[in-house]
Amino acid sequence: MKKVLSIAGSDCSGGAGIQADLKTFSAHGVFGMTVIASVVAENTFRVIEYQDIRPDIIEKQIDAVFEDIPPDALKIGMLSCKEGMLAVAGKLREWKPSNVVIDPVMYAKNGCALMDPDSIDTLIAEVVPLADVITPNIPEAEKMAGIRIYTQKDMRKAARIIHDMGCRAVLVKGGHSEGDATDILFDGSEFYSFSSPRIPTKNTHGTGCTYSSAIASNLALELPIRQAVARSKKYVTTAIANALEIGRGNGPTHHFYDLFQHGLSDVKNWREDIT
Ligand SMILES: Nc1ncnc2c1ncn2[C@@H]1O[C@H](COP(=O)(O)OP(=O)(O)OP(=O)(O)O)[C@@H](O)[C@H]1O
Ligand SMILES: Cc1ncc(CO)c(N)n1
Repeated sequence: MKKVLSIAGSDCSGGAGIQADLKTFSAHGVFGMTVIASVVAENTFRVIEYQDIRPDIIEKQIDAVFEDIPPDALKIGMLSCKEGMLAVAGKLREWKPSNVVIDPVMYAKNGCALMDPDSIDTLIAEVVPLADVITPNIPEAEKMAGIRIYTQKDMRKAARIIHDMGCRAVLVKGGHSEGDATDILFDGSEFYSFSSPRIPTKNTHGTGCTYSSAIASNLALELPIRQAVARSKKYVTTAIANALEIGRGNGPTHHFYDLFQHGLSDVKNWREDIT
């Protein structure tokens, strides 16, 4: 069985963070592991407070996983402060994992900050270069690239700027735009676009976590980046289409094994669909 690690924050309300990651891993039939970097007291409509885990405990969790069960892929989610970023970056340089997906989480869906804005330089210098794929949403891509994004042309421009920071591929997600939900992937030479009709729902808590965990799972399942993103886009779209009316705010995406009956068990076909 393929093994996938999430290094991220815990969402006690179960819709985002580590909890969304584990549900996504299970739905993809991979073995999920977690390094908790922060404990967030949050729900579908607000973030009350968070406490970061001590950097040396983050490092020891990473050692514990890697010395025993080296993952086939990993995703990094919420890292709220410089110290946590440096701890993770240092350990990844030591363990040299492959298939690293980074979701540069800055805000929750309800607008609450999950990253100290003073950490962005550390994110760019230390964390971004470790990514095989980095998955900013539009506000995150704007902050990282230092430009405003209004059009798909702007998304491509931001992807190029972020790619120049040293990662292998950039996926700018279009969840925060209008019209179709279109994401742009840039691998350093080509742009690819992944689109679905916008689903009219407020229940989109944890979509970014779900998407990046699906991409990590599909990379672990040996799909090339483009196929991994395509299959993950299908997964996250189905998870949003079936999102749950739970809580008073933005309800969570739904991870259910029936997704496999809608063509998601055919990883072999996706692997062969390399054009
Ligand atoms: N209403 C929607 N209908 C269809 N697809 C959507 C919708 N909202 C978001 N998406 C898609 O979901 C995926 C996640 O993108 P999004 O931009 O929402 O991530 P995010 O803001 O990082 O999520 P979060 O912060 O809640 O974890 C992308 O593929 C995006 O296009
Ligand atoms: C712990 C955590 N990570 C990421 C997000 C972004 O959705 C969130 N709300 N909570």
